[in-house]
Amino acid sequence: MTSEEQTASGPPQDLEIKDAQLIFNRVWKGLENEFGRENLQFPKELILLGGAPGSGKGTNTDFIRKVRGISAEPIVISDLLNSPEARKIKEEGGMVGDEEVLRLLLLRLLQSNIRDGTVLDGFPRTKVQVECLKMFYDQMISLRREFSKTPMAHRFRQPTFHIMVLFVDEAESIERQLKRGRETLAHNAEVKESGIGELWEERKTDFDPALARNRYRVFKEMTYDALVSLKQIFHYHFINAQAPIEVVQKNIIGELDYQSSLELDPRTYDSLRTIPLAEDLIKRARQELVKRLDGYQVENPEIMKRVVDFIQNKMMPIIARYAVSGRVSINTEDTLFAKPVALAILIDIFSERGFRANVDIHRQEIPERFELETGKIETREKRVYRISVFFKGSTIRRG
Ligand SMILES: Nc1ncnc2c1ncn2[C@@H]1O[C@H](COP(=O)(O)OP(=O)(O)O)[C@@H](O)[C@H]1O
Repeated sequence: MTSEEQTASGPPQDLEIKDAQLIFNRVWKGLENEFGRENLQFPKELILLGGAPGSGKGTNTDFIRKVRGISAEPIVISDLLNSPEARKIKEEGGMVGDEEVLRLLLLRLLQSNIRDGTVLDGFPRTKVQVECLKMFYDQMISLRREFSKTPMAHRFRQPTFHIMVLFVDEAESIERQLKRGRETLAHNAEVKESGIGELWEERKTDFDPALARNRYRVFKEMTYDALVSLKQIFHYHFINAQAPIEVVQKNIIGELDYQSSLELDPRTYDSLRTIPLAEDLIKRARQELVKRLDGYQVENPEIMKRVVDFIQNKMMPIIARYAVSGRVSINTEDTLFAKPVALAILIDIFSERGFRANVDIHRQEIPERFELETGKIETREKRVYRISVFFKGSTIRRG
């Protein structure tokens, strides 16, 4: 059974994801053991070219490399599977499944002449491969983070993955496969006659309309949705490839140009990346907040209860009354807040409930006694806590 048939027979999706995890982890561990983690240097940019058979992946590969300034040779997955290793697997009666494809691909990607980037033709083709691709990207990010403060940082640049899907419909796909078959026959006849040039591979599916249709359907059923699912994660380009070559190439340039207008130059990115992302900070702040509140409950349950009561009874009625404005200030002299932890609890509780609170402490000297002999005035300090609470006010308008 090939990996394609495995997926077509339809194991439930979460099983496929689990499968992918096992497969990926085995392959990745294998690479770590063989080469050492610090040597797992992969290409910075990968353009993963997908599309129905005959959609023009082979035809446009060189054009895409030129547009993107990629000098490295493209990687055609089906060629990898004809490597001596893959042949051996087939000869031994084994199958070239997702695991073998992934292993061969990652080994190839480790070659030092493609560090800047390359085009990949024909990966991912199954849901399992799609999941493996995501894990591969995550691993590249982890390596980058892990080595960022070491002398090896330059080895692990920010990876950029582009998914480019060339789209043609069934009729066009079949017609082009058969056209390729005719071109291949003509080319090979010429090579044989002249003895000059290399023979092209003659694929059975390129000569038989029924087989060509079947190839298209396998693509549509197994690969297409898997590719589309990557839309949210990587740079994604959907190219209408059902047009003359010049038009298709114009579509490709348009897509890549648009994308680069959204991408930072790598040098700019590198100079900014030490500044944390707001979303990461928010997540961390929320975790800290939860930890603190749980801590108060355990260590200061009495004070916690008194603060909750204070908010509930003294503050909430006022806040509710002024809710439209989104801002309320309340003064209190309650001695509960003489303890700094009570103020911290108050602020954290409001944050947890979606408000933002801050407290100003005003100290006033209140005269208590006047010494006649010295003329000195004795005072006592009065503390007024001014609690301001902010929240999203009403956006409902009348009229
Ligand atoms: N835009 C196009 N218009 C017409 N024919 C095309 C176009 N793109 C590719 N072809 C032809 O279709 C056939 C298959 O293209 P190929 O690049 O080998 O497809 P793929 O690699 O996606 O299977 C080839 O004969 C190629 O010349």
